[in-house]
Amino acid sequence: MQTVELTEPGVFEHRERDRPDPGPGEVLVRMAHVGICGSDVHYYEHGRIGDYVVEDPLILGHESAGEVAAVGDGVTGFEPGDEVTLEPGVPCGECARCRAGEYNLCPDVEFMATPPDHGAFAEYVAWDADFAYELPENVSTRAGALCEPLSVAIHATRRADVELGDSVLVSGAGPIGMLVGEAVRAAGAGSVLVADVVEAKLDRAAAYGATETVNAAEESLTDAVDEFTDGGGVDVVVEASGAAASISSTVDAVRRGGTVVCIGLSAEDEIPVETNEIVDKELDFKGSFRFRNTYDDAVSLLERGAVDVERIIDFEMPMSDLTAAFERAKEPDVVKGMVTIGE
Ligand SMILES: NC(=O)c1ccc[n+]([C@@H]2O[C@H](COP(=O)([O-])OP(=O)(O)OC[C@H]3O[C@@H](n4cnc5c(N)ncnc54)[C@H](O)[C@@H]3O)[C@@H](O)[C@H]2O)c1
Ligand SMILES: C[C@@H](O)[C@H](N)C(=O)O
Repeated sequence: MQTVELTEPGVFEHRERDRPDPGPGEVLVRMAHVGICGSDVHYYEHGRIGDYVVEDPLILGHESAGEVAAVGDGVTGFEPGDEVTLEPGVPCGECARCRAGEYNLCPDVEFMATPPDHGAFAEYVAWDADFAYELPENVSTRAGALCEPLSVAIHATRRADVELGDSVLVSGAGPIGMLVGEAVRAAGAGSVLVADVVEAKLDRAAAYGATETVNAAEESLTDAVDEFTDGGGVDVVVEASGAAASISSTVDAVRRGGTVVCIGLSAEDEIPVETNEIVDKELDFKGSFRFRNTYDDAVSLLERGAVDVERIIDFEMPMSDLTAAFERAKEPDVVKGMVTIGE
């Protein structure tokens, strides 16, 4: 089968590997669509993310969907021809965090496209059937692949305990921020203010249903939040940019007794946050890491049309042009690139 492997920063090699056989409990999936995530682009450009270093050729891609080609021993509920999306992290199932149900925090998780674990830019992937989810007829593999970033957004929305009518500031209008906007609205948020520093992203967010937008490079975020909430602060801030200035400003933007959820990962080692304000305003200040128990709900939201993921896609290109697709995905106004695998 054809794969595309990152061999050094900026270099993809097209290779031929043996098609895997599905092991016991696994499904073999013929890949159809794989989205390009910011972390894929980061590995492509730098060959590493923090301590995760690409030392051997690595297949990237973890936002995937395709068609079941074969099932391994003991697999029930799937048959060849079923369309599925794959949850990219398979936890150990035995550690304290897995036993507590917080399997997204498993330290021994096998996560696609995170060295040394391969991802999905390949014709076939054999994957644990417990982490495969059937797509209903009205959900395409193109949308199904985006259950992954939608899952990041659903998990953050749950961490934020969004309530009916809440005002929410989403800072960062990349794919994660865009889908957080969708997820908090599906959870009942009453109004969503979206901040970014790129005007084209804000235009996209406005077209996507943001109540208001603010360019944090040109206007004071505090003033915009004051205007948005008549001075009270938003009920919830979801930080989805990873920018130091944005992270620092979260505690000012939120109301007393409100909630801040940080998704964004920063390149900085240290970012100033007014901890006295967290105490004085009695804030819930939380992190949100990947996702757990989100895929069934992500598929259901898509099936019911309660969220729209396809609108974040800017372009679709074939795996045979993966280098060109990654170069395009690097452009600042691009939100999401989608790759087609096979014919
Ligand atoms: N916690 C998790 O599980 C998880 C999962 C996926 C991504 N992430 C992280 O979440 C963040 C968002 O992911 P993404 O793929 O959407 O990234 P992205 O880089 O595509 O989007 C970030 C957006 O933030 C904007 N931005 C930059 N500075 C800003 C500022 N000062 N104020 C407001 N917006 C600003 C950028 O213009 C961009 O549109 C990244 O840091 C990523 O590493 C975390
Ligand atoms: C969750 C996933 O989208 C993210 N890029 C990660 O590797 O953690």
